[in-house]
Amino acid sequence: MGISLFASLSSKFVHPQLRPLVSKMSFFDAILFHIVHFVDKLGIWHRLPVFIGLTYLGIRRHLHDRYNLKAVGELAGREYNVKKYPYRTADGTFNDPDDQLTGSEGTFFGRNMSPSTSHYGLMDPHPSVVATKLLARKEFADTGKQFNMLACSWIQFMIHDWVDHLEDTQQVEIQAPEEVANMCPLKSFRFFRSKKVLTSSPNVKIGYLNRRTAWWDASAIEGNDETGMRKVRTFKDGKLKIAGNGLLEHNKKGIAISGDVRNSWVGLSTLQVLFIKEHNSVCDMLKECYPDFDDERLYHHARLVTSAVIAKIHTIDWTVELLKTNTLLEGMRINWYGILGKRFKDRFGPILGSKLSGIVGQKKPEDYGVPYSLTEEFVSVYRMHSLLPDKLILRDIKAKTTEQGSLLVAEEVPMEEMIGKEGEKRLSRLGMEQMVVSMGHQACGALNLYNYPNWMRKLIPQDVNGEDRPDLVDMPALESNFTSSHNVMC
Ligand code: HEM
Repeated sequence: MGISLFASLSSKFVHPQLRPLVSKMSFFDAILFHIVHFVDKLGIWHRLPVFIGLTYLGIRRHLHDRYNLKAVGELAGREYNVKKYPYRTADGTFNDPDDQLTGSEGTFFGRNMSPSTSHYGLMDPHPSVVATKLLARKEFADTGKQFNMLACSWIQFMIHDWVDHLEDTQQVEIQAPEEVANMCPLKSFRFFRSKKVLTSSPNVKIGYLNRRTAWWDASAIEGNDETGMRKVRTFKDGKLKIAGNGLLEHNKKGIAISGDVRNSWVGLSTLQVLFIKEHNSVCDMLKECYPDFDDERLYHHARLVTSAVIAKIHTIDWTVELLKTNTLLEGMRINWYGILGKRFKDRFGPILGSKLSGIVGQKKPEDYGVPYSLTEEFVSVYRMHSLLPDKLILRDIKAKTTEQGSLLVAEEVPMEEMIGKEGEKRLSRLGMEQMVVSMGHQACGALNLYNYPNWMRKLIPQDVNGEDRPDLVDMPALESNFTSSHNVMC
């Protein structure tokens, strides 16, 4: 009686697409699910007292680990002698002791939910209508003092480390319907959809492949495979290439040389330079302490250190600023250091499992029976192009600061002039210092509706080598199509 009453109340409370998942939960987990769902409907978790907020996040994590990790395809790799691979390989293989292919270049994106079974068709609503009526920027909304352009560039720097869907070789076309055609900068556009690959998984028949390594391995500066890695290394003292002017080197076509240069702009290039310099200074430090280390050993150790620094910045600095609540601050620190905190971890190491001593440094991955991958839902959420402004405000770094502690504006440059090869040329005129200072002064865009940059509605996309493609794309329409064609539940 009690259970059937619970089931009937639940069916009214829970969205139809979530019901099959809830029906598979144990009774106890179903109760936990309803508690978090109730809090979600009230939209208050971030305002709860820290301890209660952390309990809420802990329950979510528990449910997520049990029900929201879905393997796509099989890896068919093998166990191996971990002692032979004490470093990060070029293509992300040999990182998971149970299977050398996990998370490597060219493996499947996983999923957090089964593909959506929504009855709406791919073009319903039409992507150009969504782009025009819901996404396109009406008036630039910024994030005030919370998040600046360095933070915006940072997340693109991370995306270039983690994910890029392998594309099909055939283009598809989207044509704007009449109702919005005269409000679309491109009436129609052609683009390469992600390549569909049959999987062996019973519940996710079609999957997509990641052409970047899914690991946090600094591949945005180090490359995603052997060819990429060879392109960026100097093969001397473990170091990566950097130009005489302290910026990225360029090939004969003017395309930057770095781990991943696709769809780049000066903000991203600046961070690549910063972390190449970090890698190289770790090499110097190591060489001083271990003069017998050769180029190979210096390179591998520096890559490990640099990857760890990047992961730490993202976990306990960037993410905390993005969500800016005390609960998140504590939550992310627990992720890194564990419930027992930094002092305990610094003193004893990660000896008591991930919850007490933090995720980092554990001997075996805790993957809850699902090999590590990044997921389709993760990519959809991180398509944060609304962070990008319409123009970059360059500061005069030679001038004195104003009374408000700010620097005078030297120039406002439209973002279109800051991307691709043109952006690279401009960066070489500006230099690193002016870019970093300017980005630190400027708020980035807010992640709101009606805030997708209009200059991205006629964008020149690039191929994997950073070469401009001939066909312009309407990015918000493309993204709306991406989410529905990948059956991501919204
Ligand atoms: C000037 C800066 C940027 C340019 C020119 C740019 C351009 C692009 C283009 C052309 C795509 C491919 C679209 C597709 O075929 O699906 C893309 C994908 C993506 N971008 Fe950006 N982007 C920029 C900044 C950012 C920023 C700041 C973020 C923030 C997180 C971001 C996140 C992503 C993600 C997650 C994808 C999907 C990758 C995938 O398919 O796996 N981008 N971007």
